Amino acid sequence: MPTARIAPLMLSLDFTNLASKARRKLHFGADWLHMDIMLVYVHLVELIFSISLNNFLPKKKNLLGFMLVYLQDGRFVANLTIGAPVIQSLRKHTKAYLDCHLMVTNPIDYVEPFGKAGASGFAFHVEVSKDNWQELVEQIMSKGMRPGVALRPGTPIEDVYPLLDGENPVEMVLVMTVEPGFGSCQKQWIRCINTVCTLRKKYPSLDIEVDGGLGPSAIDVVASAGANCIVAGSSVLGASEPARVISLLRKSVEEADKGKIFA
Ligand SMILES: O=C(CO)[C@H](O)[C@H](O)COP(=O)(O)O
Repeated sequence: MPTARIAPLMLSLDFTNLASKARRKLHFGADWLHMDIMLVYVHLVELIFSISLNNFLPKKKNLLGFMLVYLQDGRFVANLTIGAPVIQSLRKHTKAYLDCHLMVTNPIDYVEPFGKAGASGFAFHVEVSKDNWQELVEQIMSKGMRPGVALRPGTPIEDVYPLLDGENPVEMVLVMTVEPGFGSCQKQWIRCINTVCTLRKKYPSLDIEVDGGLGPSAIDVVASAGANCIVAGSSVLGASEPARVISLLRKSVEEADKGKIFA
């Protein structure tokens, strides 16, 4: 099995101090930093208000600068998002692997900005890329990023096979145990574990990442099924000893690999 990669979630961290939070996660033993990219809608009224406010302020005294507040309409997700500018500024502070998961309907639009910003991995959703995944993978690779494909809990595993068996295969499959944008709702847990297990048997050297509800109590099942990349949200963010949790997650993946139990 490929190397264990523990990837704490960066979404819920304090955005005003992301670089130092990232450094802390790496200090605690994180291998990757998992960046969730979600589509948001700007409320038009908010946009107009912000522009007007900016115009009203006298030019020389405009020390407040321009602050645009993004709101979401709940049509896609109900959480905060990270965009290319955040990746770019984080990249200035760290050489760490920035593991980007694009929960958007048009991932191709994000390839160039994310490549320029310094993203390391670019995982797009198979559900929205059935018609153009080949072009997408080529573009991701041409921008120096590692292509990955993500699937929602209910998506049939067969949907990702073409992306793994083709000429330019993706290098990682991200199995979501929760619906993108939401947490702690593992209605299809068993199905997801079976997906990981089937993938590991078929692709022994593939990076298989699992995202959603992973902490000390759930890791053994996922690791035994064959996952080697672990996204850890609340289990690390809420831990009093994050380093201990990260080390425990890694140990479970490494032990499972020694036992090679893909149950
Ligand atoms: O945003 C997400 C899914 O879209 C998170 O990656 C997911 O909820 C993980 O969090 P946790 O480990 O706390 O379940």
